Formats: sequence, structure tokens, C-alpha cells
Amino acid sequence: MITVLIPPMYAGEFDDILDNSSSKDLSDPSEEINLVYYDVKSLTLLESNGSMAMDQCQKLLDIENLTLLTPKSKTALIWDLSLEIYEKDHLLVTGPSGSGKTSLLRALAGLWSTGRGKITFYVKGAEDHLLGAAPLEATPSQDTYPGVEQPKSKDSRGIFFLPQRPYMVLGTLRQQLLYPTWAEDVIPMTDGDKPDGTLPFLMGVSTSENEGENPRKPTTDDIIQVLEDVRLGYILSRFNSLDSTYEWSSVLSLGEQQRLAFARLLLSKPNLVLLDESTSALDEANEAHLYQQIEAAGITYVSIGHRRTLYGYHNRLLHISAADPNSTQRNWYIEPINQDTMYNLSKL
Ligand SMILES: Nc1ncnc2c1ncn2[C@@H]1O[C@H](COP(=O)(O)OP(=O)(O)OP(=O)(O)O)[C@@H](O)[C@H]1O
Repeated sequence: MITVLIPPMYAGEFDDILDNSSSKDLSDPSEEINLVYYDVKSLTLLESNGSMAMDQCQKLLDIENLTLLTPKSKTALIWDLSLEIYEKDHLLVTGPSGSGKTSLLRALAGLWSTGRGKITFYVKGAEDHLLGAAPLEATPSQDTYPGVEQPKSKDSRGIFFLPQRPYMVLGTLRQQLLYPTWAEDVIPMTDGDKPDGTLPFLMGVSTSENEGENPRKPTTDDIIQVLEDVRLGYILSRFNSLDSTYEWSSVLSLGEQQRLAFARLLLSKPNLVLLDESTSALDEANEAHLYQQIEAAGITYVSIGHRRTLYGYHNRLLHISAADPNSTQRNWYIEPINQDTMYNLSKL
């Protein structure tokens, strides 16, 4: 069974925030986004045509004819979106405030099911080729979800979601950094940073059946190196050791928490990460440095962001416009980011 690491106390709050999104409110049961995890290894075995299998291996995400509707009023936010993400295909999502960028990431996270269309993640190392769906009602926990085929992946290196305000756990600095991939004894933290409609924590689509298959647990040296890599080496001396415990959301600035979240990424090395304004509190130099680090680590990323500097670290742009309530026309476009894009931006 896949476990998406949402602390139960937050899961409840998510239900409150998104309760209107619950599929039980839908008048038309066919109006639900279908979220599927596909096992690349099994797929490869199933394919007799080698080139096709190779193509599928490199694909990480497939969005097909996705229309996002708001939960109760069923107002369309995004019309008929289709796109594929391959390894090292870094996508920047832009658009005016309220156009639906975060809602799109929620849909990818299985936290927004109102709408239609299909989202397929290609996960390496999973056990079954069709791993199952995870609609919003299946707010991830250890529980099972009636009517939902349970994913069976044990690949904790799959997909991570990283919000603007990273989720801080109660524990030592070491535990912060090992979260969520090696989070056996971590206690969820209650602090002032309650979910405010954004995804409030780093979340890995991972599994719980067999801890032994997690990647090798980082050593103290690995962790110290990663802190240096995200330019946080100085906090070790400030807080004495990796094994000191503080209320981290209070003693670290938001920019430091964002760098810490990138340190977690560098330790866990997911195949794909969804970044929702995850560098918003950082200066441009630190932002550039973090993007270079995750790219060098082989992590493919989809980012939401407003800063123009972000164009430099992405290959493609998905622009979402505010949907016209009187139209069913597509309200998005995708274009490559190249020298021309950068040149045109510099003239604005
Ligand atoms: N649970 C919900 N129920 C009803 N409407 C919602 C819900 N969540 C978001 N919305 C609405 O959907 C629209 C899109 O919100 P979303 O957060 O996706 O926008 P965004 O493009 O990420 O905006 P920003 O750039 O300001 O973060 C907004 O009008 C918002 O009010």
C-alpha cells in the first residue's frame, strides 16, 4: 500500500479545508479525476517492443484531458489540459493569482478530485503495473479507502510535493532532514503554521510495507554535506549538533526552512518533485543555487512561481489564464523556454 506521509492531524484539517472537494458531493460520479500510479518496471516487462518500453521508462507524468472544477460551484479553473513530463523535463507553471496553479498541484497530489481527466504517474520499482487511484477522499494515511484500489508501491523515491512553507516535524535537526523518507519515529508538530489552503508540508508518495527497501539511510557525514550543499552548514554550530531539538518552525527563518526542505530532497532524491513557490523566501542567488543542486541530483521538477529568474532553470512553460466562465476553450498554453523566451522577457 502506498502511504503518502500526511500526519493524521493534518489530514483532518485538509478534509476541512477541502471538504467541498470531496467526491461524495459530486452530482455526477463520472466527474472525478482519475489518478493512477503505473509501475515502470512491470510495464517494461510487459512490453515486447523495446523502444516503446524505453520511452515509457523516461516518462514520469502524463496528464490527459484534465479539467479542474471548483468543488461546489463547479466553476472551471483549467480546461482540458494535456501534457507529459519526461525525466529532466523541468516545467514552470505560471499564471495570474487565482488561475488554478496550486489547485493543479493539489490534483496531482490526489487532494483535489473535482473535475475530469486522468493523471498518471510512472513510478519506478513499484510492484503492480496498475497501482491504483488516490482521490481526495483517500486523504492519505495508513487506512484503506473504500472503493479505491490501493497502490502497492514501495518506492519512496517517487514523487514529492514541496510547498511554500515546509512542514516541520517535532524532533532533532537530524530527524528534520531525514523526513519523510526515513521518518520512522517522527512526531508531527503542532505549531502556528496551520494549513492555509496551500500544501503545508513536504510529502512523499511512498509506501510502508517494507522499510528495508528504503534507500540507504544517510550517515552523519552525508547530512552535514547536504547542509553545506544548501548553504545551511552554519546552523550546525548555532544549534550545537544534529541531535538538538528545537521548535524548528520558530527558530529557523522561512528561507532557512525552504533550504532545509531542499536538503531533504537532496537526501531522498525523488524522481519528480512538485514545487509550489518553494523558493519564494530566498534571494535569487540562493534560489539559483538550489535549482542547480536538485538538477545535478537528477531530480525532475515542476515549479509554480512568479519570478522571472525561474525561467532560467526550466525547459518548458505552462501558462494558465483565468478561465472565462462563458467559454469552454482551453485557457492554457505550453511553450519551450529558450533564448527567445529569455530575450523577450528581458525586454518587458
Ligand atoms: N477548496 C476550494 N473550494 C472552492 N474554491 C477554491 C478552493 N481552493 C481554491 N479555490 C479557488 O480556486 C481558484 C484557484 O485557486 P489556486 O490557489 O489554485 O490559485 P493560484 O493560481 O495558485 O493562485 P495564487 O497565485 O494566488 O497562489 C481561486 O479562485 C480559489 O479561491
